[in-house]
Amino acid sequence: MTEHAIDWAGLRAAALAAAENAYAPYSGLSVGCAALADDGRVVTGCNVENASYGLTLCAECTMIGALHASGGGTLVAFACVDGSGNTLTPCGRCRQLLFEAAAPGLLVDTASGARTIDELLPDAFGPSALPAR
Ligand SMILES: O=c1ccn([C@H]2C[C@H](O)[C@@H](CO)O2)c(=O)[nH]1
Ligand SMILES: [Zn+2]
Repeated sequence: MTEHAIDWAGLRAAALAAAENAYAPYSGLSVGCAALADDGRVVTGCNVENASYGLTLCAECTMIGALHASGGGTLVAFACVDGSGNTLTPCGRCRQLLFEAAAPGLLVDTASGARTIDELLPDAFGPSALPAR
């Protein structure tokens, strides 16, 4: 799929709608994200905080759960926004989560344009580093 075929405005809108469902009483930062899967469906996530702060789930984490719960697949394009619609780029842990679910060349929306997952997480640790079993 070529970049011009990706409906970035639609992905950002889906991410913003997901941010409405964020549970972020501790940080006050609502986050929503959305990704286009290789079969054309759009999966979304929102951050879910916890009174035990370190247990917080980033929006990307719940989105990856939704990807698998709705049938799996790989991700072609990804966008993340705060509750005001400002573009956010994923934290380090979420880059790793996205890497494992990425279709080749996964595009990630950033404030400076779309970047590939390989640009955002160069020399990534991944499944190929594990011993054969
Ligand atoms: O990539 C990120 C980075 C942060 N957050 C959330 C976690 C926490 O609830 C809030 C503040 O860090 O933002 C995400 O959802 N995704
Ligand atoms: Zn994160």
